[in-house]
Amino acid sequence: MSSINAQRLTVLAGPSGVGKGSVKALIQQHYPWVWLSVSATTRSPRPGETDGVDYHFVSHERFEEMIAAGEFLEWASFSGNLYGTPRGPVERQLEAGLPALLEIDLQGARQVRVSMPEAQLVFLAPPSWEELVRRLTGRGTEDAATIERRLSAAREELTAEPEFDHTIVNVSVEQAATELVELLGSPVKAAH
Ligand SMILES: Nc1nc2c(ncn2[C@@H]2O[C@H](COP(=O)(O)OP(=O)(O)O)[C@@H](O)[C@H]2O)c(=O)[nH]1
Ligand SMILES: Nc1ncnc2c1ncn2[C@@H]1O[C@H](COP(=O)(O)OP(=O)(O)O)[C@@H](O)[C@H]1O
Repeated sequence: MSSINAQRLTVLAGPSGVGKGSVKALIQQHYPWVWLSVSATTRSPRPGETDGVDYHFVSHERFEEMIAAGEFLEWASFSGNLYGTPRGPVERQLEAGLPALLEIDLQGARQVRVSMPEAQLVFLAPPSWEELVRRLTGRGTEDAATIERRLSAAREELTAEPEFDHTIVNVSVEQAATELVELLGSPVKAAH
C-alpha cells in the first residue's frame, strides 16, 4: 500500500479502439495544463510518435530492470508488449497536491484500484459495439490478427464498466475530453 494521498489521481481506461489515445491527444493540445503521465513501453514507436512525449520507448531488458527495481506504479502486458506507469513522476505530482491523469489499460486500472483505492477511475465507453468495431478496424495501423485479438479483449473489457467510478461515452472526442477535464477538477471524493 502506498502512503501517498491519491485522491487527485484520475485513471482513464476502456477497451482498445474506444478512443483513449484520441482523448489524451486532444487534452494535450487543448488543455496543456493537465498533467499526464508518460508511460514506458516495449512496443516500437508509430510514425509521428516521440520518445519521452508519447511514451518512453524502452527495450524489454530495460523494462524488466524497471519492474525489478520497483519503478512502476502499475504495469501490464497488452497485445504482446509491456506497458507501465513510472511511479516517481506520479508520486511527485500527488505529493504536491496536484491532479494527475493516467491513460492505461484495464489491468493497470485494476492495479491502481488496489494500490491507491482513493484514485478516481473513469471508464471510456463506445456509443455502441458496432461503433467500437468500426473504430478498431478503421484505424489501419494493425493487421487482421491484431485486430481480432484486440476485439476479443475489448468484448471482455466492456464488462468491467461497473468497477469504475464514472463512465464517459465517447461520442465526440471534444465532448469526452471536456467531461474528463471537468472530472479532474471535481471536489475530492471520500476514499472507498
Ligand atoms: N497498464 C498500462 N497500460 C497502458 C499504459 N500505457 C498505455 N497503456 C495501454 O496500452 C494499450 C495499448 O496502447 P497503444 O500501444 O498506444 O495502442 P492504442 O492505445 O490502441 O493506440 C492501451 O489500452 C493503453 O491504454 C501503462 O502505462 N500501463
Ligand atoms: N469520438 C470519436 N468518434 C469517431 N471516431 C473516433 C472517436 N474517438 C476515436 N475515434 C477513432 O477511433 C479509432 C481508435 O481511437 P484510439 O484513440 O486509437 O483508441 P484507443 O487509444 O482507445 O485504442 C481512431 O481511428 C480514432 O480516430
